[in-house]
This record gives sequence, C-alpha cells and structure tokens, in this order.
Amino acid sequence: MSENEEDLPREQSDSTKKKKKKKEKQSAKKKKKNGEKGEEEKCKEEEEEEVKEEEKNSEGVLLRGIFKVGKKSHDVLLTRTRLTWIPIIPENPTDETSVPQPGVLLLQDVYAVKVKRRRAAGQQSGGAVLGVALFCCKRRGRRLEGDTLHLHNASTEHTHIWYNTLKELITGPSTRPRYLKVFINPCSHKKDAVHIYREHVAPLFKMADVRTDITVTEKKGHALSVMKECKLDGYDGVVCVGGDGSVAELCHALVFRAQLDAGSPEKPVTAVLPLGIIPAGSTDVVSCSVHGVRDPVTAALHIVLGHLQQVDMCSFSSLGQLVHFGFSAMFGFGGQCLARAEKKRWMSSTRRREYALVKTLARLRPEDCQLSFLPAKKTNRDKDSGSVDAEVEESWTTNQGLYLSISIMSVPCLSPHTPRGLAPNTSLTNGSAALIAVGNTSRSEFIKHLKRYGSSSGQFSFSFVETHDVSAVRIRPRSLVGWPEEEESEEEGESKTSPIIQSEASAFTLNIDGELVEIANEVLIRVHPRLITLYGEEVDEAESTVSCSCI
Ligand SMILES: Nc1ncnc2c1ncn2[C@@H]1O[C@H](COP(=O)(O)OP(=O)(O)OP(=O)(O)O)[C@@H](O)[C@H]1O
Repeated sequence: MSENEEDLPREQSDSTKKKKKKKEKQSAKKKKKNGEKGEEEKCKEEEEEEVKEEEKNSEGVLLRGIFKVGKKSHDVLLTRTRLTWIPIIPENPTDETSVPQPGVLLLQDVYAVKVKRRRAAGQQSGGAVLGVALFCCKRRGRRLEGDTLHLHNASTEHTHIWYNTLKELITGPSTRPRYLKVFINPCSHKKDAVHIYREHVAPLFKMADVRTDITVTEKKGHALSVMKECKLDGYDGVVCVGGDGSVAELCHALVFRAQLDAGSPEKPVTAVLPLGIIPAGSTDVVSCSVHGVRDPVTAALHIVLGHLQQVDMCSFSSLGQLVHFGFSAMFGFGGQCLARAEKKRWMSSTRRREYALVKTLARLRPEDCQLSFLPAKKTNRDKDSGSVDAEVEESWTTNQGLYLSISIMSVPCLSPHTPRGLAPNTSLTNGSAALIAVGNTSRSEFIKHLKRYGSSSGQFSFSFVETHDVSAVRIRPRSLVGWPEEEESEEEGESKTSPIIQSEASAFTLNIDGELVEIANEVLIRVHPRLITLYGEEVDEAESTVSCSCI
C-alpha cells in the first residue's frame, strides 16, 4: 500500500521541481564562471552531490499509506522527522467549509514502536496483525507523560514495512541510551525507591529496549566504590534512584572517576557518562532543576529520549586537598539546619525539616568568618589559559564579618518549596555560581528574607543580603562554633541562657548538596563549567506542589 514519489501531493512535487530549477540555474551560473571543461565536470559532480544531500535531508516522504486512527481512515505520511495523519473525508458538494485537520507526531518524541496483534487472554506470541503502535511522550507543562498512537491496518506486509522503517528512524544514531548502570538507594526518604523504579521506570526502559545493570546500594559510599572500579565501556549512562544525597554521591563519583581515568589528580575532568536522576527523596533539588517537577515518569522519559543537559559543578577543597564535587554549599544557617535534622533521622522528613528550621531559627547565631570571592567575569576571561595568575589573585574581594548564612550554588536549586530556586540568578550552564551572603540581622528580618524564597521575588532586596556572580569562593571561619550537648534538649527555655561555646576544633561542617561534609580550617570552592551532563533540560521554574507553614 505504500506509494512512491509520483503519488505525492501536487504541492510537494511542485516544490521539488522548483528546487531542481533553482539548482540548474545555479549550475549554469557556475559553469559560466569556471569556463574550463575539466572544472565544468567537477562542478557538475559537486552539484549532483549537493542535490543528493539536499534531497536526503529534505522533508521527503519516506512512506505513505492508509491507516485507521481511532475509528476513521487516515492518509498517513512518514518523513525522517515526523508522522502526519490526515482524515480521509468523502467529497461533499454541498459542504465547502470542512477542511480536514492533520495530526502530527514528531519522531523525536517517540521512544518505542511495536507491532499490534490480536491475542487471546494468556497467549504469549503470534496472533493476527492489527497495525503499529507508537509510544511517545506528550508535554503537560513541565511534566512529560506517556502517550500512544495506534495506527490500524490488518495487512502484515504493510505493517512490517512501517514498523521496520519507524524502528530504524527512532533508533538511528542518537543520544538515546541502550545500556544503563542503575543505582537504587532503598533507604531514601520513604524507603520506596525500589518500588518507584519497578512501578514507573522499569516498564518504560523495557518498552524502549534499554538494558540495565542494577545495584541496590547497601550503605553510604557503596555507589562511589562501585563507580571507582566498574568497567564503564559498555554503558551509555548512569541512573540514580534516590534523593539529593545519592545524587551528590553519584555526581561526585562520575567526575572523580573521569579524573582517575585521565590520571589528573589536580584538575577536574568532565564526566564521560551522563547521569539520569529518578527522584525518590524528600526535596530532590537537582532533579527539579533539570526536570521542573519531582516526577519519576518525566525523569525516565527524559532518559529514554536522550535529552542531555550540560551542567556546571563546583569542586570543594581544603588545604589543597579535594574534598568533594557538588552543585551547592551552605555555611551557617543551612549547615546548622542540616546538622540538627540529621540528628533526628527517626522523624519523618517533613517533620525533621520543620523541626530543624524552627529550632535553628530559635537559636539563630551568626558565624564570624572571612569571605573571599572571585567575580565570574575575571575568571571566565582567564579560564582558557587554564591558570590562575597574579592578576586574578589580586581581583579577589575579601570581607570579614558576621554572617547568618553563606550559600554558593552553581545550579538554580529549584524545588517544590522554592519554585524559582534558591539561586534564581544562576543557570545550569552559565559557567559561574551565585554567592548569597546574608549578614547579621534580627531574627524577624532574617525570617522575612527566608519567607520570600517561597514567593515570586524580593528575597535579596535587604540591606543585609549581598549576591554576587562568582567563579570561586573561599570561606575561613575565624572562630569555629560548637553547640553544647544539652542544646538538643526539647526544652526551649534552656537555649536562652546557653552560652555560645567557642570550639577549639580545627574543622567545621558544610552542607554540600544536602550532605554534611567536614572541612578542615577553610574551604575553597571553584566553579567548573559544564563538568557533568544530566538527562533533562534547562527549566526556569519548578512546579510548586507544597508550601511550608512552619515560619
Ligand atoms: N542502603 C543504604 N543505607 C543507608 N544509607 C544509604 C544506603 N544507600 C545509600 N545511602 C546513603 O544515604 C544518603 C542519603 O540518601 P538520599 O539523599 O537518597 O536519601 P534522603 O536523605 O532520604 O533524601 P533527601 O536528601 O531528599 O532527604 C546518601 O549519602 C547515600 O549515600
């Protein structure tokens, strides 16, 4: 039933003719110019090549046939990039107004194609051919949802021609993965990462013929140790099913592994494999920043369709030693909150977060530290030379003082709690990070600042808040502050009289991507443009599904 080019609509044949005429004209002009016979032949050959290339790349119809879509017969056309179906409406001399509306499906949105067969209940194979089914994604806001287009035609031959052509078109050379290394953290958030994977992700991978090698992690650091040693050759990507802590471990592992493989202990090396994130945590900031929603189906569809997004990362080092790679760090309030929350692991994640927030606000105290930063422009200019010279060193800005909170973020850190992100002024690939330094102020002013993260804007319009676009930051706490053991007692009154203890310790904790990391003396944070590739896309705002009522 498929037809050849002669049967194409008149409009299309006309356009092809026009193109050929134009080519002939160009050819004549060139011939005149070149003059010599040998060159004429060469020119002709070149032009023929050009015409062939143009025809190959053009929206030429590869297949055309009749299928039933729904209950109506349709004229279906397939090109390299799209499938179009136009209802076949019998001519009606009295009705001049009805113009058939075509349906269009872009092949970039199709992740699987299957032959449909009539089968009895329990029948595993065989069965009469019914047509082809195309499994695709459709967008609903930032969400990607699975959808199916059924093309019905009982001819086995016809169906197989269409199936084979479609299959070839969707599995040709592309960024779509064929084999993935999957890590699942069974302890994330509500301990349902395995269920989320089995229920929402595995069926999509199976449908898209993506093979997987799964590791269910047994403890913290398990994914890192597997990634340090496993053979990466066969994999097209790595997938993390878990919360921000698991994501941080795998991002660090991917860059660290690239560094090991390149034998470059000093300089960060771009991760070889992309990372897919299936959100199964309580906040899922990184996942939200590349998907716009916390939704395992959206995440899985970005993976099977091979949507790749390069992302800037930071290296965190202390006294010349690399400590971690990550996307964000919080010192002061953000670090204190996490430290309190981690001590109450037995609470549900929402309660734990609210408890830590309220308690840390009640005991709000500034950190006395030296904060230095390198504005983004300067380092971008010098980054090609790969060295930090004296001129750059001189351009560091240094402030000493009391800070309630210091945050450095190389990604916007979107989440359902902060739809525009904790750092709305940075993007995934701008090669710099946002430095948000909140100086000492009253509790009520600080709460006002925090509350504005949840609304649309204004969180930085306070005299005590400064923001900078940076490529490096150094934090040196002057006095390292510790908390007395009894501070964690539930009696609020106690805290008012508790003195701030000046600790003699030479280490402090930083909240790096939701994980507490111990740092000796000082931390140097450097931004590395496009160090990792994640499955997803740039989004400017996350879907807001929750609101925090505790402050
Ligand atoms: N089997 C395991 N048991 C305990 N911890 C694990 C296990 N597997 C991985 N981990 C570690 O658990 C830490 C937290 O994981 P994850 O972030 O996925 O969960 P979460 O903390 O509940 O989520 P969120 O950060 O969104 O609140 C990570 O550092 C990870 O390395």
